[in-house]
Amino acid sequence: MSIATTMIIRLEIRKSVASFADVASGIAAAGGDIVAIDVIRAGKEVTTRDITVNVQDATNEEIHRILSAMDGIKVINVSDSTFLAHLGGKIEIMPKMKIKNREDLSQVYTPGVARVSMAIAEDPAKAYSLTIKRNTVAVVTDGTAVLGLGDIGPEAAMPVMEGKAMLFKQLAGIDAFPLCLDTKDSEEIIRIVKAVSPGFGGINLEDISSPRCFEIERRLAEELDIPVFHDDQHGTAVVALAGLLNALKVVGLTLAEARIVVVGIGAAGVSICNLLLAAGARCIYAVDREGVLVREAAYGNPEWTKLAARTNPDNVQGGLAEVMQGADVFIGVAGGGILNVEHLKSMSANNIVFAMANPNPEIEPELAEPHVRVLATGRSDYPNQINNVLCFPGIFRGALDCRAAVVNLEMKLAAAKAIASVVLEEELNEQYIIPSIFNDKVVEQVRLAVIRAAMSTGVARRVPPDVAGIEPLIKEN
Ligand SMILES: NC(=O)c1ccc[n+]([C@@H]2O[C@H](COP(=O)([O-])OP(=O)(O)OC[C@H]3O[C@@H](n4cnc5c(N)ncnc54)[C@H](O)[C@@H]3O)[C@@H](O)[C@H]2O)c1
Ligand SMILES: O=C(O)C[C@H](O)C(=O)O
Ligand SMILES: [Mg+2]
Repeated sequence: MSIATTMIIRLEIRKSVASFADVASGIAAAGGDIVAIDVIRAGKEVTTRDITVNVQDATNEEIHRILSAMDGIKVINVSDSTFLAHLGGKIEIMPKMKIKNREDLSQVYTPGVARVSMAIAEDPAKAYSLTIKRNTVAVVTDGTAVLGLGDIGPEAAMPVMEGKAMLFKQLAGIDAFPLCLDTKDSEEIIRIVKAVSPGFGGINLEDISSPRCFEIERRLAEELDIPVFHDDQHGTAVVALAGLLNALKVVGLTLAEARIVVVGIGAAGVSICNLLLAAGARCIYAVDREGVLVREAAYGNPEWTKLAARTNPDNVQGGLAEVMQGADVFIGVAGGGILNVEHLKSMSANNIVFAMANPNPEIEPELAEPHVRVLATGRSDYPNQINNVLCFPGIFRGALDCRAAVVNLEMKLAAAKAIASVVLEEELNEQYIIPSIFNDKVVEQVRLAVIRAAMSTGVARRVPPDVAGIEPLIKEN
């Protein structure tokens, strides 16, 4: 499965030997689509141009090869716009005021700052009003399960975590900071996160492999008094449930009736199964590498043992092929390419397929489309993007605003219903089961639903002024 990108190719064209038409046909032959041409230098003999080319596959080397082999053409440089967008990183820290004179200096720095520090020393809760704590989230990873790329290490995880921080800020106004840890030791991760927690209002765990992620999150949630939320578990589960509630309406089934296959019982898969069960699903088949979870087996992973007792009601034995027979819903959070057309053909006629692995879905959307009624992926370049970015900004906005101590089940269910309800009944169709991340109702409605659920379950420590006395905006699904 390819990832499209835009290349900028700087060329010298010797006019007596080659023409731009030669260049254009060479690029087209190699699968490139020219979208812009800029003349950098127009000499009598030689012109230098920047040619912006869209390619469907970022690993395309054919264009470079064809152009380099042409007489009269010299390739000066090829840059990839995705890499250019990452030069020097994607985020920065900006002060809220400029220090213009001594008076400013003595307020924000010594000696004035000392008074503020002493006020917090006397009452640590003042950190919420006098520091960045109330609006700052740590995005913590050890780089062990980055997207579906696996254990690629903390440095390589940085671009993903910077991307999450950008989304936190742009979508929810939250200042998020990546903490990529050079340790895989669960106890050490717990210790480090606890030690840095005073400066943060919440902890977003990201891309930490399973089963370690379950214990790390459980311990941190127990031992800290700020919300700790493993995005790959719960953000993914919330958005998958939101998409499924709407997709089921399109095909005319209820959650309780649907036969649901979840593949990849890691961080995302475990949480998806648990949330779907909490929302009323009755027939889930949880499949990992060794096949479907079954009641009689003993599993080293306690999450699997708990799930095995609550899933696979007719105790089907086998693997993906067996459980896909007659299934209504497939949810993939395993890895690219594990699903084939035969699997899809064996599903029920009104089937729903969420191929959510990133960056490569469980099946190429073009292959799946003819055999699927409702199709969604985790990517932004296809319709129905089921991605946890629809959840984490709004759920943290809500949790921070009501100073929730935790993110509990009720808050997650409320967030899922809020996301689903952004798509109005009259808009709902196979191609539109989930709102776009650019729909500005998403964060606001998730925030409100989460605050109300936190208040009604007693975990909110503050009532935001705009919420007091307002009726819930979202309808019950
Ligand atoms: N769309 C989204 O919002 C979203 C969110 C989270 C994760 N994901 C994607 O889901 C995938 C899993 O993420 P995770 O954080 O849960 O990782 P993880 O490492 O915790 O879990 C992956 C699980 O999939 C299983 N698996 C791998 N190949 C398999 C196969 N061929 N058959 C059955 N099971 C298989 C592994 O054994 C493991 O249990 C990744 O590709 C990730 O990008 C997508
Ligand atoms: O990062 C994403 O796009 C979603 C998710 O967190 C993932 O790990 O794939
Ligand atoms: Mg992730």
